[in-house]
Amino acid sequence: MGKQFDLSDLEEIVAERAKASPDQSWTAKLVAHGQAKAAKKLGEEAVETVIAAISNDRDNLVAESADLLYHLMVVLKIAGIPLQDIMEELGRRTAQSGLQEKASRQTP
Ligand SMILES: N=c1c2ncn([C@@H]3O[C@H](COP(=O)(O)OP(=O)(O)OP(=O)(O)O)[C@@H](O)[C@H]3O)c2ncn1[C@@H]1O[C@H](COP(=O)(O)O)[C@@H](O)[C@H]1O
Repeated sequence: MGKQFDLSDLEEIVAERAKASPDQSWTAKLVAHGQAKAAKKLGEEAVETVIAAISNDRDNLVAESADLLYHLMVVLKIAGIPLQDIMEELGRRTAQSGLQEKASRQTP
């Protein structure tokens, strides 16, 4: 069986397509418009994902989550942040629970 598609594959595709002509690639078009436009699109996809989640619409939640992750990869590409940096940050966070982390930020 072939390797399952994962986020690092998507990162590679985004990096490759960012170099294409904006007439032929949505990725290149977003990159050409700049971070404000790409981040706005990410925000729209986030809202659509929230709506799908609270509507109990599984198929739409899968589709909107895919749109969200794709647009996040474009925003990270424009910012020059490798996916590896996000994975390292998530890895560091496995050392404690989210509730412990939240408690450590509470003011006395
Ligand atoms: N995963 C995606 C992906 N998900 C969503 N989108 C595009 O994101 C765009 C915005 O989604 P919307 O639902 O907001 O669509 P819209 O209403 O037409 O957007 P607006 O014109 O109103 O801004 C659509 O054109 C989608 O096709 C994606 N575009 C590209 N990819 C990946 O990137 C690869 C390269 O794509 P190109 O860069 O277009 O060659 C593709 O083969 C995919 O692997």
